[in-house]
Amino acid sequence: MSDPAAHPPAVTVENLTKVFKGGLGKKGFVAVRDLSLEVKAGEVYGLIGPNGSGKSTTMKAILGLLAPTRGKTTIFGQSSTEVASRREVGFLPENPYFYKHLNGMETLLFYGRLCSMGGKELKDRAREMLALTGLEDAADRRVAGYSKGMLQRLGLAQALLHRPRLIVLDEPTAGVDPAGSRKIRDLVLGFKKEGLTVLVTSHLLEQMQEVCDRVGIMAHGKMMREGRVDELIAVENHTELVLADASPELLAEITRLVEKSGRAKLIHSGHPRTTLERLFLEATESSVPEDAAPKR
Ligand SMILES: Nc1ncnc2c1ncn2[C@@H]1O[C@H](COP(=O)(O)OP(=O)(O)OP(=O)(O)O)[C@@H](O)[C@H]1O
Repeated sequence: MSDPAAHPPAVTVENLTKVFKGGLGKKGFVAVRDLSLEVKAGEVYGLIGPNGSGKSTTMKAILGLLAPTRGKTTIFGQSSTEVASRREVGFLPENPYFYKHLNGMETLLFYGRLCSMGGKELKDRAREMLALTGLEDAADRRVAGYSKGMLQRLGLAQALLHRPRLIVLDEPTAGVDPAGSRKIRDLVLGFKKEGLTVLVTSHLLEQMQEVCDRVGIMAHGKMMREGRVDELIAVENHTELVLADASPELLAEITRLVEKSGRAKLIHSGHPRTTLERLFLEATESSVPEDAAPKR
């Protein structure tokens, strides 16, 4: 039998409760209430929920940035209270802050030194991360001129610099346009292929559906639902049949067979819809600025 201690989960949260103290004479506020969850090594886990539901508080407890009132959290089997547990983690906060006067490369070198990296190894790794996040051409540009999407990608490059096994992303696509969000989504899918574990929060549910293996849905500090995305969203008693070039006669025949079965019901028939996101991307990706049109 394999030893579970040899392959601990990437993250465990056991009966976590966080009460923020109220002012003098005021009652405390329970931000997270008896929450438990587990993120297996190699999976992408999404924490979703309305504003104020306790997602960031949970993440901060996992990262050891906040002391639980009750319960405990671990990273790869080590308590989050141990400094060593943080060596395994890369973190992208919701609004990463960078020194505006540094360029992209200098920013990564700065953060690398904070993680005790240095020399050629750090330079090579920084270059590799800039290439991975599509910022190679912007490496010498001051961060002050970066777009929101570029800043988030620089944040991702910084989070990955020290080769962590777990990446924690708080709203990685907040304020980023659909094309930029898609780049970030593709990067997250790439991390998964590389065997990294990802814990992510986002309000963009469609994107979460595309990248997450499992999600936990929080409300008022509690876990309301949790499970594999494909299982949570499957409508158990429905079957989808998508046909190309079906003639009206064939459709009539199928409808007749369904009616004849006496049990099955046809719920919907018509053209499948694309998503607004896909439509937006198709419409904008092919457009070129007017001043870039070839001169006649
Ligand atoms: N330091 C604090 N002191 C007092 N209350 C706090 C503190 N930090 C968070 N809270 C409260 O705890 C609750 C949960 O906050 P949290 O930031 O974890 O929610 P969230 O789900 O991440 O929300 P959002 O989606 O807006 O980021 C909120 O009601 C918030 O006001």
